[in-house]
Amino acid sequence: MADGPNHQTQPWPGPSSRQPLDLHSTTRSPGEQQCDFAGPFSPGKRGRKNPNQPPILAMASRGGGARRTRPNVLVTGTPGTGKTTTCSLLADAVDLRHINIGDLVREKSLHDGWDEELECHIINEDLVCDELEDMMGEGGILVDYHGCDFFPERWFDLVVVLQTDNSILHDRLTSRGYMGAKLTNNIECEIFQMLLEEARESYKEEIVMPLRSDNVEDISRNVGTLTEWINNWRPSRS
Ligand SMILES: Nc1ncnc2c1ncn2[C@@H]1O[C@H](COP(=O)(O)OP(=O)(O)O)[C@@H](O)[C@H]1O
Repeated sequence: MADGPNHQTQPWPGPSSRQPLDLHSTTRSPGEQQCDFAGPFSPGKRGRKNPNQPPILAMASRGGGARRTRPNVLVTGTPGTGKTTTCSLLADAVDLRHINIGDLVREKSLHDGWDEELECHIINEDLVCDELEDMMGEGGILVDYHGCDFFPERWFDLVVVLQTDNSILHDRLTSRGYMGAKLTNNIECEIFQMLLEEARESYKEEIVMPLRSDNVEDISRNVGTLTEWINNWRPSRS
């Protein structure tokens, strides 16, 4: 699912040739729509914490985890923080299936067309969720996306938020061809830790794991940490 260069495990894959994800969501208000930018989005809409939901239903909605024999892990973060690189290495290490949502949307046309103004695809979140539902129920999936609030909460056992120093991220995005508002928006997204906030609003805080991703050593350490976590994971008995 990931691009060629990021499939390598050794040595360090080097600069990525992949293109920007170029997706935004129809559920976000016009002021919030950004290309490759996870903005200050509204609280989630599907399967998320719902204060009006009776406790017993909330427990049942987490029951999907009990059916899984392998965990599902979401790796999120601002574009350029290293999600695809980390997921590619991790998927090889632990034999999870890596799903890059940007690639999936383009391959299966899970979008509502092209936004001329923002120069990006308009992701159809419902189509994405429908496409993934069955495989998420089976477990063993590593999801890679620069947003996290539209997935059902019950899907994930761990939500990793990669974070990168602003100046390092600036260089990575510039070398990817980002400029102008697209560059600024993504850097601001990182400065204000929007993905971490979105993750904490959308999932139980104890399953949200922020990890630094500034350099090669960070990637190696993160892959090691996540490999250990995944290998030690056991299905819930509840
Ligand atoms: N921790 C890191 N250290 C050094 N380079 C990195 C790191 N993480 C990512 N990169 C590089 O930054 C670029 C973007 O990485 P990528 O994995 O595509 O990010 P994302 O999937 O979050 O958009 C790639 O050229 C990759 O090699």
